[in-house]
Amino acid sequence: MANLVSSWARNVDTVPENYVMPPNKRPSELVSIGSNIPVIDLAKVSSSTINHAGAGLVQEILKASQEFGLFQIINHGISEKLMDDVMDLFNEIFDMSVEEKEKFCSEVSNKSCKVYESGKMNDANVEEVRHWKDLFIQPVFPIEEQTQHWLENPARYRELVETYSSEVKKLSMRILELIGEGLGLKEGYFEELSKRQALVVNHYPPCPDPSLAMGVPAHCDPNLITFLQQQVYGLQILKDGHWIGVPTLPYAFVVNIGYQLQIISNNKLVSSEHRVVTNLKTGRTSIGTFVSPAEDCIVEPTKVLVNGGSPALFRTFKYQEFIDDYMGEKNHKKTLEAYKLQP
Ligand SMILES: O=C(O)CCC(=O)C(=O)O
Ligand SMILES: [Fe+2]
Repeated sequence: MANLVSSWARNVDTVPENYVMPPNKRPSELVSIGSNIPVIDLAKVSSSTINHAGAGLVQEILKASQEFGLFQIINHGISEKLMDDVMDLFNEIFDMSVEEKEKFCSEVSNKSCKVYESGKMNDANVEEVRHWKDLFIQPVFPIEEQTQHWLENPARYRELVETYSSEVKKLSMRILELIGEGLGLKEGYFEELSKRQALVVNHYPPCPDPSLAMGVPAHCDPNLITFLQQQVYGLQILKDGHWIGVPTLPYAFVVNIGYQLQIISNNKLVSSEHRVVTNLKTGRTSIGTFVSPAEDCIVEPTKVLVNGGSPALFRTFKYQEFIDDYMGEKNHKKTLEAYKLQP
């Protein structure tokens, strides 16, 4: 049985020792909310005119992906009701009583989805210091291979998750298409590189001392691109050596450039280094959609951006190899470094 933080957090008034981060990893500095984090308004382009998107929009996305590795998108076409319903669904799951949650976890453990206690992704990656969060992970694409493993309860679960995941998939393809256009890649370039999608729901219960614990320590996402739905503050990114808070814009998606996009773009785009702090009074649930290549997909800097004056900066590899290295290495930057070619 997972020792879920949400099952005991409300019964403690101090942070248990194994959740106290070492001083250099605590969120000690004063962090202000970034007013300069790019917000991309997708109303500027309709899906039917995607190939004729205003050059301005493509440039905006490209600039945000180069300078921040993170941006927010608004007017993206996914309904507010659907976003609310999915958020309510997962909050309901994390709000269950300890007994109900225990039952839920044992049911889930027979399926391809998983509930994890904080900082314990798999046996190879047990952190000495735990993170102040619970995780629910469920692969969603290819959908026909996955739905049989999905939860049957609550009754609305399957329909909601399927609709939400399909909508976010369409949205991710729109954004990847715009990024591809900005990089000078042919239409549909990212199709083969985005065959997998997983739903990762993070729940951060209120924490008695947010200055000591971390929801998620600093990291870059290992996948291609991530779409994140959030309602409550907690996400921060490292920009020019300083942490800045990502504002919570109602019904926006936060888009994170993952390591695979950094590699494919031959360092033209950067992956954002981000972390999540906890809140004293308010719990936070974030719903992440992680888009990735299939396990056996070959990844390398795109030939379009590699030439005599601009040599490949990373070696060619199979995605599974990268993920295995990332999961086994606590310092994620070292994972990326190991794939760099010597100049
Ligand atoms: O909860 C969040 O806002 C972000 C979580 C995150 O960075 C991750 O799951 O990789
Ligand atoms: Fe992340």
